[in-house]
Amino acid sequence: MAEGQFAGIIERGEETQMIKRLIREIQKKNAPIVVGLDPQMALIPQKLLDKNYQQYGQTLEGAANAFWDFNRAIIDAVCDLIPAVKPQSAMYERLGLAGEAVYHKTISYARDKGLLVIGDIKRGDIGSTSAAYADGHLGLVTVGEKVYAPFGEDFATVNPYMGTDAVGPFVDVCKAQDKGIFVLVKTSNPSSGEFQDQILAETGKPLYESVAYMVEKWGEETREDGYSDVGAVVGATYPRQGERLRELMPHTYILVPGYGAQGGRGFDLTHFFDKDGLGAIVNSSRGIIAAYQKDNYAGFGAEHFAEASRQAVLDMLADINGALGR
Ligand SMILES: O=C(O)c1cc(=O)[nH]c(=O)n1[C@@H]1O[C@H](COP(=O)(O)O)[C@@H](O)[C@H]1O
Repeated sequence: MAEGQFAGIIERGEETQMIKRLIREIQKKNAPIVVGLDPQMALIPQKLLDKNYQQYGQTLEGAANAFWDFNRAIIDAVCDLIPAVKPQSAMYERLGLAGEAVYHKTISYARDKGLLVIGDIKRGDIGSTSAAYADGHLGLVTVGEKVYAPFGEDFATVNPYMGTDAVGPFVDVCKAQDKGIFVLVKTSNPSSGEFQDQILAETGKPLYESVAYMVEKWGEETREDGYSDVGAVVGATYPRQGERLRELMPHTYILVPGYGAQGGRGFDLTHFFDKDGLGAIVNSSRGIIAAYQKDNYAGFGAEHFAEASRQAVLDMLADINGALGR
C-alpha cells in the first residue's frame, strides 16, 4: 500500500474492477443505495454546533468540527446497512481549509468502517487540469520518493461537458488504480433540460443521449465483463429518461440522485435497474442526514438525529426493494 493511502477494510478480493466491489457490497447488504453526506449549518443539531463553538469559537473550524461530529455519528448509525457514502465536496469547500480537512477525514473514517466512498466533486476541465483532479481524488501523487493518495475516494463524479479531454484523465486513473467514476448524463435538477435535452441536428436526439453513447465508449477499456468502471449519473426525477438510458447504456452502472428531498420515489426507479436488480444505486442526502427535522421522524428529536437517519435508511430500503419486488 502506498504511504498515505487509507487502509480501508473492504478487501480487494479477486476483483480488479471497482464497480465489482461496489456490486459485491450492494449484494451483501441487499442495499442499492448510497447516503449523501452533505452537511450544512441548517441541518446540524444546535447542541452539536454549540459544543464546537465552545471549543473552537464561532469560526470556520468550529463549524467544520460540528460537520465532523455529525458525519461520524451518521456513519456509525448506518454503516452496517449501506454499501457506500457520497460526500458532496461543495459542502466542505464552503468552509475553506477547515472544511476540506473534514471532507478528507470523513472519507478516511467511512472507509475504515467498510464503506466505499463516492466523492461528489463533479470536476472536468482541460486535460492537464483534469489529470490533477483525477490524481488528487482517485489517484496517487509522488513527492520525491514518497507516494500519496491525497483524498482517497473510490469513485468520483465527473462533468463531461468539456468532452473527452475532461473525462479521459479520470478514465486513465480508473484503469491504473482500479477506481471508478460516474459521469453526468441527465441530471436531476429542474433546469437540466435547458442544455441536456436540446435535440441535436446531427442525431435528431437529445444531447444527453450523445453523452450516454460516449459514456459507454469511455467505459470500454475499464470493462472485463458486465459493467464498466465508468458509470453515469441520471436523476431520479426523470424516470422516463432513466428507462431509455438504461437501454442505451447496457454496460454502465447508474448513480441515481434526486430521491427523497427532490421528489424521487421507489416506484419511479424500477426501470433504472437491470433484470437482475442491479445496474443502479440511488442516493439520498438531506432525506437521510436531516431526517430528524422531518415530521415522520420528529419523535427521535434532535438528540437522536443519527437514529432518525438509520430509520430513514431502513425506510428508503423498504421503499426501493419493495418497488423492485425483493
Ligand atoms: O452527482 C450527483 O450526485 C448529483 C447529480 C444530479 O443530477 N443531482 C444531484 O442532486 N446530485 C447530488 O446529489 C445530492 C442530492 O442531495 P439531496 O437532494 O439532498 O438528496 C447532492 O449532493 C447533489 O449535488
